[in-house]
Amino acid sequence: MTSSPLPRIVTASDRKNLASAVARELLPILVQDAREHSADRPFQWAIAGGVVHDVLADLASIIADEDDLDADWSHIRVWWVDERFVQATHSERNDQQAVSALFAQLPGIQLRPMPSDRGQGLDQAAEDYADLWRSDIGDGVLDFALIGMGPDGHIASLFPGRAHEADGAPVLVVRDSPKMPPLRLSLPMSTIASARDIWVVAPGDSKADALAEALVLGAHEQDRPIAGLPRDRTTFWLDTDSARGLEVR
Ligand SMILES: O=C(O)[C@H](O)[C@@H](O)[C@H](O)[C@H](O)COP(=O)(O)O
Repeated sequence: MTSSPLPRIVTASDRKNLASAVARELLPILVQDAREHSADRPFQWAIAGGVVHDVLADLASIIADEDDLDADWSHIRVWWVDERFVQATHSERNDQQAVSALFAQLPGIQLRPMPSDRGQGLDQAAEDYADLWRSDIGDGVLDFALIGMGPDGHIASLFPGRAHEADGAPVLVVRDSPKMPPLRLSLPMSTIASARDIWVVAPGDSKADALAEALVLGAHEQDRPIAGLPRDRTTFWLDTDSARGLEVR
């Protein structure tokens, strides 16, 4: 089986240089979007965990070195594509890591973290985030998704052979994630895939096979969830190791 032309692919030598290349390209985009949007019509940005935190930390250091960016961060709203359902103070929480890496230094930025475990149960947590989503985005789409990919090709908490949709609901409940911890919330594939612009940051040799299967051999989304993203709106940020199965250098 072959598949359609490759999406935009950018490579760097290694994970560190990759994260900094992503941050350097992203900052002017965020600043521009902060200027063009308003607090009532914010730029809707969704993030994952993992290597995305490296990008956020690099953004933080570039921003700290700038004299005056003239950006009103309250015009940007941040969603999470997935989250680990553990207590708020747990070191595995994606939101806390992202706040420490960057968001604590962007005054006014609108954060929409997924609920933590406060004893309310996973189903209730999903309902609560779904309500927030309906009131803040409704039928709209994300402007931008900045995500990673696991070695099995998963994105967010959408794993091979598992559900990628929530029967039309805005939030998917994941109870037995193959990646720890087992309880998670995730945006569905249709929501992530409909973002106006999607960047996947996926360095490392362990990811090369899934990328080649999805992008070159035409694997199905059920086997390699990354294959569910639209090629014309997705940029793949890879390093030399993860890009080894693709015809790019
Ligand atoms: O587990 C999470 O919190 C994620 O959001 C998940 O989807 C992550 O993005 C990938 O597993 C890639 O993780 P790395 O970037 O650490 O390889």
